[in-house]
Amino acid sequence: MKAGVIGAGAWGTALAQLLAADGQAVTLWALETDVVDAINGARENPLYLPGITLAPSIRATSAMADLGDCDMLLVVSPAQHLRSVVAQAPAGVPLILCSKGIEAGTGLLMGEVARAAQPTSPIAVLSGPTFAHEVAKGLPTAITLACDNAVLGAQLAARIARPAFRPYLSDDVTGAEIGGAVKNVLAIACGVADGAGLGLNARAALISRGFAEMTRFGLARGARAETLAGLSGLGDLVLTCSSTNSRNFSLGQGLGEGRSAADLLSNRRTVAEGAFTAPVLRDAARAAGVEMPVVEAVCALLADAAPLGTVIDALLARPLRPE
Ligand SMILES: NC(=O)C1=CN([C@@H]2O[C@H](COP(=O)(O)OP(=O)(O)OC[C@H]3O[C@@H](n4cnc5c(N)ncnc54)[C@H](O)[C@@H]3O)[C@@H](O)[C@H]2O)C=CC1
Ligand SMILES: O=C(CO)COP(=O)(O)O
Repeated sequence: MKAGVIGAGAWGTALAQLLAADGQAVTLWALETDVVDAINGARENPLYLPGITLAPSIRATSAMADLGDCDMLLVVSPAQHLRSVVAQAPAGVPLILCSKGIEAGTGLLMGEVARAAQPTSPIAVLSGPTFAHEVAKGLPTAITLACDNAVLGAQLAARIARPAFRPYLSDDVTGAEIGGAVKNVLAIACGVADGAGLGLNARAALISRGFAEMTRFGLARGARAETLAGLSGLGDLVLTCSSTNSRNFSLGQGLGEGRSAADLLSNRRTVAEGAFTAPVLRDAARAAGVEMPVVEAVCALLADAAPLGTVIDALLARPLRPE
């Protein structure tokens, strides 16, 4: 049995380290050849996960064909590149999707994209409150593993569970995907509140009212409320909205300090998924008749469409309503 990981950003590298820590062989596909060379040579990924010495049983490669002997593949590319990497992956092997986002242009969730790109591969989703650096260091972490095939889900959970890494099984794939995608947009909003000095009351309000938006949207798409209230929804929302370790939160902080989105997003190497998901989510919510005012506000700031003060005033001036 050999695990493959597609994508050697921070999260793919941390997951490879988790799976290889007890000596199991892991093949890690990276886009960049300098990342492949650094992992195989110096046992480090200085570009995306600096400061972590990687296990000797991780072998990095830039050839997808090298994943041919793997019995499960963790897909950890940015959401907007998931379609292209899954299309190149070996067919028929269970895919564990770890990317958080909604595809621009199609509005599809990651499972829908993967099924279109690789129709014969069984699919599961892994999502939850999991900063890559903490997992790579072996710190305790719990996560949702969602799969609509209970037998396969249990097999995959057993394969990835470690003493300090606990997957909780769910059959609500849509719920797990929506929680992970929406929380990134809400983390930008909380970062804005922090950068603009709006205080901790404002942050708590954004988390709570943002969670109400996540729940409304999720229920409209067939997700279950308990999934949204679990690790992959509320759990990840709380983590990402509370820490500058989050790239989405940090992006929001910059916006809150008055910097333009164009400036903040140009020339970034690491991904802040919420910036891509926000406009797609807004359009999907409008089409479904679901109100998402916090998401709308984030979209306005990301498009540099309105001054910060105007966006904040508009949110506060919304008609009073029942909770
Ligand atoms: N970093 C974290 O703590 C966590 C990240 N995630 C999710 O994992 C996914 C990947 O994020 P990170 O590993 O943090 O990435 P990262 O921001 O560390 O690195 C960027 C990644 O994008 C890849 N990339 C750039 N252009 C590409 C292309 N054309 N085709 C394929 N790949 C390309 C790079 O090779 C690199 O692997 C995201 O959806 C993120 O939301 C989920 C949980 C935790
Ligand atoms: O998804 C994450 C933690 O669960 C990582 O969040 P950021 O992408 O905002 O850094």
